[in-house]
Amino acid sequence: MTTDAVTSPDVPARDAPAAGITVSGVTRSFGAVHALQGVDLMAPAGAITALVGPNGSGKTTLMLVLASLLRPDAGSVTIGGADPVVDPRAVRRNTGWMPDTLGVWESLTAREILVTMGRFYGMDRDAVRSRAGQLLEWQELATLADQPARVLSRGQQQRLSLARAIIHDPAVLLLDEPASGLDPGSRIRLRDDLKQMAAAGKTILVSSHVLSELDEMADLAVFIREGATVRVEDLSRDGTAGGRYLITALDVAALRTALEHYSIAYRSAGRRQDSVSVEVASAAEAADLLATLVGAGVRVLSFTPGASRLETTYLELDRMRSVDDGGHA
Ligand SMILES: Nc1ncnc2c1ncn2[C@@H]1O[C@H](COP(=O)(O)OP(=O)(O)OP(=O)(O)O)[C@@H](O)[C@H]1O
Repeated sequence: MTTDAVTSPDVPARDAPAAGITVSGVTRSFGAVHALQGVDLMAPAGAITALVGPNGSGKTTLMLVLASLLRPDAGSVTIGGADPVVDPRAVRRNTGWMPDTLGVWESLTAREILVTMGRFYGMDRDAVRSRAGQLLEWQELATLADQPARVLSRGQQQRLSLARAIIHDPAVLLLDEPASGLDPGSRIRLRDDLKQMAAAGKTILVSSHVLSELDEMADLAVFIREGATVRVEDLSRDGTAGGRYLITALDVAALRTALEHYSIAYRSAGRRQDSVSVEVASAAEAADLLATLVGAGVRVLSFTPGASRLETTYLELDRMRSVDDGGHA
């Protein structure tokens, strides 16, 4: 994809918005269900921010508030400088929203969906047709452009949904589980596309349960639980990278002997006969252990974190929750 495909000059001019998303103390209840209970978030422009949390933690509710489709009960939100409650039109002009399903649009053709959406945003007929054509090419949907969207596969619908979200070249993108239904090749492409859009200055907030995937693209992660922010992690900084590492050696017996010699606890690595896993407290400790093993003559083939950084944090938060729940029991 070229950057032109995502930042087209064929869209109406707009005032340059103050960049990014800020959310402060937002609450939203549905009757007795308190979906958001004081969530805070800052997603800067030019970066991908991951929104991470267990099922029912409030991710979609927050996205709907940001997209100006749901009114918060309290708290403040700005998107590209505009408040979705006070000025929903400005927010919609600056924001692309990709829900987790294409929804009621499925009886229109792929091209009609893009053109209709562009017209909603005030793009003129020629500009929107040309932009729709570019985006359909970009998403490899050109041959299906005049088919009803319902005949598209789930993955193709997801690709169309992304094209629809950016038809008006928004500064902010809200993506709810964008990779769901995509094949591995399309997932890699989506990741590269989002990185390219962030590099072009877009603000991207993406929710997903596939943490390894988020880990590869996100600059920042916001963890929410029970409708509140519980951790913000800057993934672009070197982390402590503690946790479990998988060590693979040419001679695993020699590896085990060396670990025992240095009194380092290890576990066998599931079905892998050539590997063991160890727990370390930091990246420095991991590096020292690798040097020690190599120095002791162990022929190490690989030495890799057993879980992505997001997975490690997620599991840590989960453990803390279990302890809290136990404490309150
Ligand atoms: N329209 C609604 N009416 C009643 N309850 C709702 C409504 N929308 C969401 N909820 C509730 O609010 C809570 C948060 O839901 P939400 O969909 O935001 O979670 P989520 O983090 O996106 O979950 P998932 O990861 O499963 O998609 C849940 O308990 C859900 O049942």
